[in-house]
Amino acid sequence: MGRGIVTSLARANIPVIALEQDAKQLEFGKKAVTGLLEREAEKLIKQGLTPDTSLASVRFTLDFAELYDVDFVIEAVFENMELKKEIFRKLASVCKPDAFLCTNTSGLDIDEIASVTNHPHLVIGTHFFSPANIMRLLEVVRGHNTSLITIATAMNLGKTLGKVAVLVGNCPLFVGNRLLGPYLEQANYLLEEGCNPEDIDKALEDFGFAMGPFRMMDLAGLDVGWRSRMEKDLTGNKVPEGTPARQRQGIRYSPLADMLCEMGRFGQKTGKGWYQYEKPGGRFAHPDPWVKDFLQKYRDTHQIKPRPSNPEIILERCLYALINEGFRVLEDGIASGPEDIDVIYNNGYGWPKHRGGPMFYASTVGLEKVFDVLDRYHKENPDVPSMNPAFLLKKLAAVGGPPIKEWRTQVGKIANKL
Ligand SMILES: CCCCCCCCCCCCCC(=O)CC(=O)SCCNC(=O)CCNC(=O)[C@H](O)C(C)(C)COP(=O)(O)OP(=O)(O)OC[C@H]1O[C@@H](n2cnc3c(N)ncnc32)[C@H](O)[C@@H]1OP(=O)(O)O
Ligand SMILES: NC(=O)C1=CN([C@@H]2O[C@H](COP(=O)(O)OP(=O)(O)OC[C@H]3O[C@@H](n4cnc5c(N)ncnc54)[C@H](O)[C@@H]3O)[C@@H](O)[C@H]2O)C=CC1
Repeated sequence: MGRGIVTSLARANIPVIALEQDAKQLEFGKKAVTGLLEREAEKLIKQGLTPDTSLASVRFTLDFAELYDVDFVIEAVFENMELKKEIFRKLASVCKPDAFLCTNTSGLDIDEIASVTNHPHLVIGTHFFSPANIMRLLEVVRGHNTSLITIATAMNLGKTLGKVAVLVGNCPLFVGNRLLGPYLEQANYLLEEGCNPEDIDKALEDFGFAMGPFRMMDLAGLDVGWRSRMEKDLTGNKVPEGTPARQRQGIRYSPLADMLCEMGRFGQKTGKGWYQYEKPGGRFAHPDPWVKDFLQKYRDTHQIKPRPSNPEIILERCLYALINEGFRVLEDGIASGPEDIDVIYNNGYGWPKHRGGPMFYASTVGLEKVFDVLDRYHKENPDVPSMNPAFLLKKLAAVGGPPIKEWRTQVGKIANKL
């Protein structure tokens, strides 16, 4: 993410100091940023334009002391709370007292990160999307103490970078990734029940997604989700001994993605993930016979009887899971309205724009249908609480599924934490 963020800043002619943890990573990052900027320059030249960005606006360093005078920091280290806190402690001591301190976490608590600084009003989440130099979304996450000036500055940064900034509240995984959780959960259960990654990706790509869930996670890096699950003690050495492989605290859980990570399969970056790639860093996903075999062995080990599936079932399970969480986000007042969720999905996750975003799409399917499918699935699978229809969905379905523009009044009555 760091390289994409640096490239976006350089493209907007904002001077950047890019900091890494060691010389090897710094060189690696420098090469990547140089490559991306050169590529962009070539594209502009082909269009008859003169590129005005240059690598000269980027300084590469290993030394935190060089950050003493910056106005704005965007931290993008590994998804690990202790590490983020260590970095923010350092930033708070090195940077000038009025520097804005932003974190690109995928879903860690902004308030906890801010708590280690003595100016939490200047701390905010700036959540970019992978590839960060390409995807237009910037989720701006306000913490409990974040000041209005800090929010306005982060929103303005989004605009300066040519991105679409959406303000959201601070909850685990924020908005985009919070909806992604149940979507990926269903995609993983479908694998357990007999599908291959390419079956599920094809169904969602035929629906219009730029990438199905497995190609997307291979692009983002499977290790990001793995670290995020470790932070929640869903995997790793904090899982209590004797916990069944496919359960966490009585709730169904799929350890498949964790198992791939334990084998070093992180996706595109390692050349292997849910697919295989021509080389580490390769982009062309090829179905991997190893994955097919791995999944079959897993089903045999856990004596999972394959369930029949087809594109319609795949779409309903994955999309309605995502939409249901969207209604929960609205109940919690974490997004200011269903349109914001749609903007997030259209600009951050390659959602098919012609379908108008997940919440608008739900209104076109009919909320009664979405409710019925979820309700039936949840009654058959009570160990999957994410599929329990949200209160707000139930309420709107019960009044005949009004058009999306009328939901806000219902939402407004519930909560708005922004
Ligand atoms: C139960 C609890 C569970 C807890 C955990 C649950 C959740 C965990 C969350 C984990 C994930 C966290 C990640 C995160 O925080 C949020 C994310 O970022 S998710 C990823 C979001 N991104 C997407 O969904 C991308 C979808 N794909 C697309 O939009 C397009 O396919 C893409 C733009 C990538 C490519 O476009 P396409 O038209 O297909 O191809 P082009 O060849 O035209 O390329 C356009 C442009 O993009 C560049 N590009 C293409 N592929 C890549 C790549 N692999 N890496 C980098 N860049 C790529 C390409 O070079 C082009 O750039 P130009 O400069 O325009 O030439
Ligand atoms: N991969 C994705 O799609 C997205 C990731 N994020 C978030 O961005 C952050 C980074 O994720 P990725 O870029 O995927 O991870 P990554 O593993 O590719 O990069 C992390 C970088 O942090 C550097 N680093 C680690 N410790 C450091 C330290 N002490 N000082 C300086 N640099 C240090 C590493 O050398 C590495 O280059 C995480 O918080 C992740 O959740 C957010 C949006 C999307």
